[in-house]
Amino acid sequence: MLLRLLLRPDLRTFLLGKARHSRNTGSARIGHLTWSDNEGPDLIVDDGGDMTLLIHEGFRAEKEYASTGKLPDPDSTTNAEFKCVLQTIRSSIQRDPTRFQRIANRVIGVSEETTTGVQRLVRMAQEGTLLFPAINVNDSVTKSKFDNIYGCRHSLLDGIARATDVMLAGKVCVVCGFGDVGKGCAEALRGAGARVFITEVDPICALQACMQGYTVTTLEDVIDIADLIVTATGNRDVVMKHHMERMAYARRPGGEQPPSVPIVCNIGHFDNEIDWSGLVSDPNIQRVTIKPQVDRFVWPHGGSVIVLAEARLVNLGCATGHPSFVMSCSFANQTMAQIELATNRDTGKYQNSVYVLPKHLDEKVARLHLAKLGAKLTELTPEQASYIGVNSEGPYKSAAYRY
Ligand SMILES: NC(=O)c1ccc[n+]([C@@H]2O[C@H](COP(=O)([O-])OP(=O)(O)OC[C@H]3O[C@@H](n4cnc5c(N)ncnc54)[C@H](O)[C@@H]3O)[C@@H](O)[C@H]2O)c1
Repeated sequence: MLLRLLLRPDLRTFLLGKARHSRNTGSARIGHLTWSDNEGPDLIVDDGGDMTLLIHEGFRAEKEYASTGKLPDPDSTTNAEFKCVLQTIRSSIQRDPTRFQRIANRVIGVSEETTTGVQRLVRMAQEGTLLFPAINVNDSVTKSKFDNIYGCRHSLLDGIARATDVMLAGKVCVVCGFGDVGKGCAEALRGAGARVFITEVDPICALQACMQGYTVTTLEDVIDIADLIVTATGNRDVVMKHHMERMAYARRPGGEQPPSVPIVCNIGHFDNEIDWSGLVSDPNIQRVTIKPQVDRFVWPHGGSVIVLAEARLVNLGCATGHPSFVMSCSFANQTMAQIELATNRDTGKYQNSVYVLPKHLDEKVARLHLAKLGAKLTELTPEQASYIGVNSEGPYKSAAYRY
């Protein structure tokens, strides 16, 4: 259905997938942002908010250029990705100083796939800088409680196995972040027989982890015995070079722990959860590429760590992402969001703000996927529906229900 929408001649839809291996997301994809007439899309299907960010930064930079003549300076940032974004915008302004403004004005709206992208959108809406309506697909129940949890529960182990084939049973595995993604990862690792530790900043998620039987502690407290660390926070600077050096030192030949090579990987959105740049820029640490997406960093003391997928998403870099069934739930939400935006382009229903899909559509996504699993739904009698105060056709829960 998404494909049918994408092929509608009266609508131009820009579709952004997760960047698997590219470290140059912005620049690698900007060429595809405009059509042959040099004009942009009507709709954006985004994942992580990269395209939305590029358009907003381009819009802002063009306005600044018009009033001050100042071009964006890629050297003003140390962030490799943002450098690319600024370079792309700089070149674009030199060729065509109103291109991003025309693109922004044309866009009807964006539907955003993931937690990190939604955080960016919400920030822009709060600051009043969001240039078009946005539908937060991530927070449909049939997205975040399925793709983030069950998708990662499946594809984390797939990525680790394809990259290393390491035996996880008995190993000390640390999951940083016990949100939806972390919950799926922790369950998968426990299912494989690992001893699972959790780090969290949020007391509710930390308590949930305790009640699930995990040990909740700090990275500092567990690092010396860790065999594997998975970051699932969507935050920056979670596993730093000094952490990895301690892991490597503890597991060095002749050290206090059994000698082995600990593994570090990220299943959040950006590579800055792990201090990849700190590792690759340190002349005292030798990088040995075992195979693409699998690098071993060796310290002078002989200890080492393996970092997967260059600190990018391990399930995409080292495997093929989630299975199609769970992605079908996510993309059904994306499709409905795109239809909502397209059919309301002139109704004024959506302002420059961030929306979630209504619950009946969320329930529809689930309903559409039940048959594939051979499930049979029980139907409410009118008396039962009235007794619990819902419509027998749904929605069955209030907006506040947490599933
Ligand atoms: N790889 C994939 O296939 C995939 C799929 C879905 C989401 N994601 C990404 O995974 C990340 C997490 O998504 P989510 O839906 O679980 O988000 P979430 O907000 O539900 O969970 C993140 C958790 O990390 C915790 N946290 C934040 N900073 C921390 C820190 N310094 N140390 C320990 N814990 C910390 C938060 O309290 C929160 O509970 C996001 O970047 C999201 O975009 C990846």
